[in-house]
Amino acid sequence: MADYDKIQYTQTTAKQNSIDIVFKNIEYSVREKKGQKQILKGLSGICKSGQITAILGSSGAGKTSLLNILCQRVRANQNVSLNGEILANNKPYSSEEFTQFASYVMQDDILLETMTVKECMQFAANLKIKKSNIEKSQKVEEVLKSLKLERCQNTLIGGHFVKGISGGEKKRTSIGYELISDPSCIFLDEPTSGLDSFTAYSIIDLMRRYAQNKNKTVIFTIHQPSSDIWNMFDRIMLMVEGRFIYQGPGGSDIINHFESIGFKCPQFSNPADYLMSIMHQESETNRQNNQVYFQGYDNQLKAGVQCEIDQSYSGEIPYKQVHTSAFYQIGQIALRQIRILKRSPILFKARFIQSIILAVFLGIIYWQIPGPHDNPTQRDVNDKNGILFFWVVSMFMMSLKPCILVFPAERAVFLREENAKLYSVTPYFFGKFIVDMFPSAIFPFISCLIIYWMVGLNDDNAGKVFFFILISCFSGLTGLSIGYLGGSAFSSAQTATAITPLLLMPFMLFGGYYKNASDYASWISWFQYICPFKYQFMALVDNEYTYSDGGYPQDPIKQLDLDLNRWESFGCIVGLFVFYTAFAYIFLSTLKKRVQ
Ligand SMILES: Nc1ncnc2c1ncn2[C@@H]1O[C@H](COP(=O)(O)OP(=O)(O)OP(=O)(O)O)[C@@H](O)[C@H]1O
Repeated sequence: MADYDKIQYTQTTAKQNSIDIVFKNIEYSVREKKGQKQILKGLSGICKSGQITAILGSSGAGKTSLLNILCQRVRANQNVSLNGEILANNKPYSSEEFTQFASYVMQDDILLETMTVKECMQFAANLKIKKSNIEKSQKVEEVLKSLKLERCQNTLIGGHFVKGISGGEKKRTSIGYELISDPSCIFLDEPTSGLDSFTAYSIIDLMRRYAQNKNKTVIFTIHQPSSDIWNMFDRIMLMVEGRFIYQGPGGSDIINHFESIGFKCPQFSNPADYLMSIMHQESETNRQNNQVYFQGYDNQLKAGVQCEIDQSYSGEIPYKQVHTSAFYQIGQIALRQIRILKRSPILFKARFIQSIILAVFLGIIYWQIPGPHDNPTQRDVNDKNGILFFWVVSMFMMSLKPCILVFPAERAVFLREENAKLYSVTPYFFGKFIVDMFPSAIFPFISCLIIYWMVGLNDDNAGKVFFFILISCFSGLTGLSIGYLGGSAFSSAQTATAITPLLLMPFMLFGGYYKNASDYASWISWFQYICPFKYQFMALVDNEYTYSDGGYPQDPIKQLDLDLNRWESFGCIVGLFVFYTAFAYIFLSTLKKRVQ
């Protein structure tokens, strides 16, 4: 079953599994500052099973908008107005139902850069196919073979931080990821963008064979197809300014239609190039001709399209419901996250080296600060306060930073996979968060072992050392929670990356080191209670300055105006960690809605 050419289907079986996508009078507009902007203006059409339908048009004509609407990715709200009917085999479908018979390949290849091609496919197979492990692996092999990805199956996807496969291979991996579940319908947004002509041809050829030999419905938008690709289209939809100017078969039909309204394609020209040249809206002449195109469509083609819509297939939709358990999903996500951690230089190797360098560096700077038995001066106390505060901030930042760098890219993958119903938010959050907790706690632990005796911190008993490590680990964990929170609170990944580190400033100001806790103005003093540094610092100060045989003559705890003992502070630290983690979860749950 590796090559789609070899698959023979009887007409009856083919009909039973087929899906015709029909849309009627689609009106789509968005509210802008200057008023309502109408993007799609009463579109009706049909995409038939066993065919590939290409949607072409001038830039900004509304091709992607139409595709998104057909994929149930657009919702009407106060800023978006969407009217019309979208039907699969003459039945309306929800976004949940869409994922049970169709797949969507986005224009950008949203894949995890630290996974190999095969691992990506295997992950999709594990969560999308309800079969034995052997059958899932066979399906993966089959898709790899059909997409000619065998040679690079064990290569990392790659990206900003890791070298990986080529653009064409990435695109084929994205397609394979969706083909794994053998969807009855596949939608692709500009699958050939940025690819060389041969790769572009091979992708459309693959889609053509998938449609014809398996009786699937393939719909995609495309820019500037070569003549070889153009000749493969079964059905073409041409759009200008949110309206169709052509809908029907390719080949001579489309040439004849345009010739009949006065636009003859020159001999030996690629029809796609010619049509693009008369459609693009940069030229005044083209804009003046729009009315001719629209009338030509309304007078000559609209009735025929309506007839096709009326005759569309209305059999049962071949739904594929794959509901894996939440525990299985957590397991799969956790396993994937472990791989990501191991392979990502930013998340593991760099952090390990950073933890050691930071601890050694601070250890040298604050080398052996005199303790209570060495007649410490006020300067020594100040130095010790400084390192304790700097320490909690560093542990927090060491955890927050990689999260901010990596999470924006990962959240795009999350949005895509959650949209495709591979898993739901809760398993994703817990599967990933639990694994991420390990480095956030382990690296502070390693740093503590180095710095503790270099600085000469309180080693009155083992409990003191243990407590210092505990607080350092929680500082790292809180950094992780706030990294997740920032990554999911903002609808734009760029904003999340830019704004989250800015939280550091108020946290530092209210951390109890730069200003006494009781000196804040009453209108803002509440902020200190949600500031993790305050409790972490307080816990370390109490831990450091209390000795079994007395303590510092200066009584630094009183000087710093800190009023909780170390275990009370620890309770608040745990409370704040849970608080920020819960918020991160809530924001992640609503991210999809907000991004849309
Ligand atoms: N959510 C939105 N808010 C405001 N304008 C939008 C929104 N979605 C789409 N548009 C506008 O609608 C028009 C159609 O956009 P769309 O992305 O569908 O076009 P397209 O045909 O796919 O263009 P291209 O080929 O350049 O990708 C564009 O002018 C775009 O700016």
